[in-house]
Amino acid sequence: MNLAFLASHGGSAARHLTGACRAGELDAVPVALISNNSRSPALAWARDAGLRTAHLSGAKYPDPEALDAAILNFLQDVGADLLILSGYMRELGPQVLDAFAGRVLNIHPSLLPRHGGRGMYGDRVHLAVLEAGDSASGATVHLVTSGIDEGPRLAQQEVPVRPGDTLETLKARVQAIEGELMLRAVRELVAELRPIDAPP
Ligand SMILES: Nc1nc2c(c(=O)[nH]1)N[C@@H](CN(C=O)c1ccc(C(=O)N[C@@H](CCC(=O)O)C(=O)O)cc1)CN2
Ligand SMILES: NCC(=O)N[C@@H]1O[C@H](COP(=O)([O-])[O-])[C@@H](O)[C@H]1O
Repeated sequence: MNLAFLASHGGSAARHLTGACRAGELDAVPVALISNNSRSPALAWARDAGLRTAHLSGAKYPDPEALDAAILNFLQDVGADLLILSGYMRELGPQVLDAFAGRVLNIHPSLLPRHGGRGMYGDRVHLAVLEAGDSASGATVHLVTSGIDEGPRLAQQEVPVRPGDTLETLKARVQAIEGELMLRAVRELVAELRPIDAPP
């Protein structure tokens, strides 16, 4: 089962899953990482980790259909089976979603359906939680569909929001659980998909 990652910044979930694969804790192979941000630390990390990499962005492909096709072509070229959105801040298009239906996972730093949707990403999510006065937050792993953050939820974990929490303290508490939450969801999906893929 070949894993391909899409990341816009650090790619923390991609790093966690790659470490798990190489430690024999996840029966999958990390093969590639795509970023829309040529200066993303995730892209530099992936190159050093020996993954195939590609910088595919709206700057290179102003036509969303062409960008969608370029992402799909690269994913098919590297033999991807499962896509992991690891802090990917752009909308995935219909060509990729159709070709990888049921095989694209995203992690979002809130208890979806709260604080999700267009405009809700990164620090904005944690600020919305604090502004709403929520007593709990957390992270959610969901299958990716055309609607932003609307896909079926596969895993979710809660963390407390403590009195005096700041953006940084809440973000750190949520990010501390994201890697293992994504690992758990990927492990379950790989096991589910495995029988179908078993060689004849
Ligand atoms: N088709 C889908 N594509 C993506 C989904 C999805 O559920 N379906 N999830 C997002 C990840 N995400 C939340 O988890 C998310 C990412 C980005 C945005 C957003 O509003 N982005 C801004 C641009 C921000 C930037 O470029 O820095 C925008 O599109 O205007 C909301 C939610 C990944 N793709
Ligand atoms: N809506 C998507 C979203 O907000 N994703 C969030 O962006 C951060 C990326 O961190 P990273 O760049 O260090 O991996 C992560 O906390 C992830 O949950």
